[in-house]
Amino acid sequence: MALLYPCSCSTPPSPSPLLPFKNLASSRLVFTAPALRRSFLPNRLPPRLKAALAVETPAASGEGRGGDSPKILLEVKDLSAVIAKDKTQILKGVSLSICEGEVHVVMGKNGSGKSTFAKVLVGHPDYEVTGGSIVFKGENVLDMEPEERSLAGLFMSFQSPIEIPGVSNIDFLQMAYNARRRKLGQPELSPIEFYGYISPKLELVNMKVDFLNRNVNEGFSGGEKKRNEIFQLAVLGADLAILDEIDSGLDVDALRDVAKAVNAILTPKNSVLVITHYQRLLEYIKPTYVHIMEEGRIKDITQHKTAGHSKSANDSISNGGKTYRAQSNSLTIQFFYQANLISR
Ligand SMILES: Nc1ncnc2c1ncn2[C@@H]1O[C@H](COP(=O)(O)OP(=O)(O)OP(=O)(O)O)[C@@H](O)[C@H]1O
Repeated sequence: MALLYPCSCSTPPSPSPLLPFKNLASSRLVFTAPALRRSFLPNRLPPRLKAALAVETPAASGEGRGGDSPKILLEVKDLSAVIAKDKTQILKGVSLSICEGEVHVVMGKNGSGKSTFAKVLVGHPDYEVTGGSIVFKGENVLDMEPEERSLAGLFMSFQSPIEIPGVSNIDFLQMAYNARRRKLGQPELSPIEFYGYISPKLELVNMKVDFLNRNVNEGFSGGEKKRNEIFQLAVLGADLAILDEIDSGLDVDALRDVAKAVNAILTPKNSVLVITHYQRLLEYIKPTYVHIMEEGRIKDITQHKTAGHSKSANDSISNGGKTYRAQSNSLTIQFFYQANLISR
């Protein structure tokens, strides 16, 4: 039996204006095999992670970045999806709710369906949805083309960002940013105005100015590509940023820079869905929820205590004959539970 707690946000979603743009569909992305070397979540968490998880986050203390009653941003119910070309089923009923101001982390073994889930959310053409629903800011995402999803405020950074030969970073971003402004009925920024807008954002990810004139991701190191993804996010903005293994292949400094930039981008109104194998990222980006994906389903969900909702710090968690009593921080205890789940 899986424990599934409802999202803490219950305010009905409201339609909001079209927002950022990242052209996902037109690029017909090709995805390379995931990185080979992965570390799984061990049964026993290291003390540093325990300490990190034990720290009360704003959500845990009832002071979420979105306030006490954050609005629901994304609601996925019983989502099933197959690979378009051979109809192999990958997602087998995924349910997940994300509210404004929350940081959700999805972990799980290689091949469990994490990236597929992320790609289905943004409408990747390799997959067909065969059941369930995805509602983003009150709108049925399944009715939208990938570009429309992007304009609606969904952003995805890819495990293996694509190279775009012949197109400089700054031109690419200016095009994307101005497309968004056109959609919003706002005047486009001139090259000089745009340069003024993005320059400070370079500092966020510790990138040098010459990155702007290099072709998108061409010849970038793995770490530079990941920084560039976050830079795009910072420039284009998003209501929900889906970061697929943004931490893989990063050295300690790059990981810290990327995590710092993600934290800087977070506001009470936007959210992040992080897919990761690495505990070390959670030392920098504090999750509101940690989910475990297993065989195309989210098996369980950890949850902080939030004001007026959810399990209190002293509630017990019971499953399969195991009961854990949360004495100080429910997330920590439930995270242990998840770690056990993963090892089975
Ligand atoms: N386009 C595709 N064509 C063929 N198989 C696919 C495709 N997309 C996903 N799969 C298969 O679906 C399963 C789930 O893949 P997915 O990339 O979603 O897993 P994951 O949990 O993200 O794994 P990892 O942690 O290794 O990145 C894998 O067995 C994978 O080979």
